[in-house]
Amino acid sequence: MTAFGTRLRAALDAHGPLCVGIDPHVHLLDEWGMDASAAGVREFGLRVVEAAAGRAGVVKPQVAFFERFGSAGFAALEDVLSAARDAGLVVIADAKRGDIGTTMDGYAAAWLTAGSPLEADAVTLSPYLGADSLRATLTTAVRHDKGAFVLAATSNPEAFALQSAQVVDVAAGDGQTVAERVARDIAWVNGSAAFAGGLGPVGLVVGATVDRAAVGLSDEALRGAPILAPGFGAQGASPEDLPALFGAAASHVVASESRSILSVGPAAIAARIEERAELYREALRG
Ligand SMILES: O=C(O)c1cc(=O)[nH]c(=O)n1[C@@H]1O[C@H](COP(=O)(O)O)[C@@H](O)[C@H]1O
Repeated sequence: MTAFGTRLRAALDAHGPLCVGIDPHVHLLDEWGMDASAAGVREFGLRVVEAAAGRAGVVKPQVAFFERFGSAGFAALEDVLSAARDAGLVVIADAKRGDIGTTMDGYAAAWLTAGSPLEADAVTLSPYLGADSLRATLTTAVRHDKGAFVLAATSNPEAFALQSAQVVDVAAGDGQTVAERVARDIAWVNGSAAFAGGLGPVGLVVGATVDRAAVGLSDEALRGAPILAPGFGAQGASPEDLPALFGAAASHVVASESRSILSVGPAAIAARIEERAELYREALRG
């Protein structure tokens, strides 16, 4: 398999930044005429995959909406993940896992290992047990040509106080924000010579609603890392904002939208994906 960063770059080059979020909220299942059940989320997910294939490069199933139906929900998610991968989409499982290092091995085996029932191309990870607790998972990702997106500055407003807080690093003798520290702590992975000049396998989550300067995430802090940017669409940011929001990093942003696409319903979703995908491509062309 080719490295995750190479696969992601190819998907972004072919289709532009749009990532279609697969978030089967109960109200959406209802609007789509589907049951609030494992069968419903399976059908919903497969319809979104079908609409996204060939129109967007990346999809992001939100694990929570499948998990709520227990083992049957996970079986539905397995089908959606494998259909998306078979359709050639880059699949980011939005599971936001984070634990002590030894427990993380289980999550790496689940999400980032070929042949696992829940195999994805990448998974979202939380660094709040210390970015070093993710070290072995990130190493596994690289070894398996998989990727990860680590939460740095999330799109929800209530995250700001924590993620913009100053960390006092006695050894380094300077202050930096929590978000900046997360970016610095994962930079070793993408800094490897194997990824020089391309996109590394480990990205950061930086919301499109975030004031990057206030959380200390300069263009330099984002260099080489793919950026997963939720916050477009329903949370307020627009495709045309992309270049201004992300500056030099804009070309490696994966711009995620869920409700703003899914809310149009099954008959109109393919056209909606095409329309949103084109807006992002236009924004990058300038
Ligand atoms: O990791 C994520 O995808 C994520 C990070 C973040 O900072 N904010 C955020 O909204 N998300 C996810 O992105 C999706 C946003 O959905 P919409 O607001 O409907 O586009 C949800 O699945 C969230 O869990």
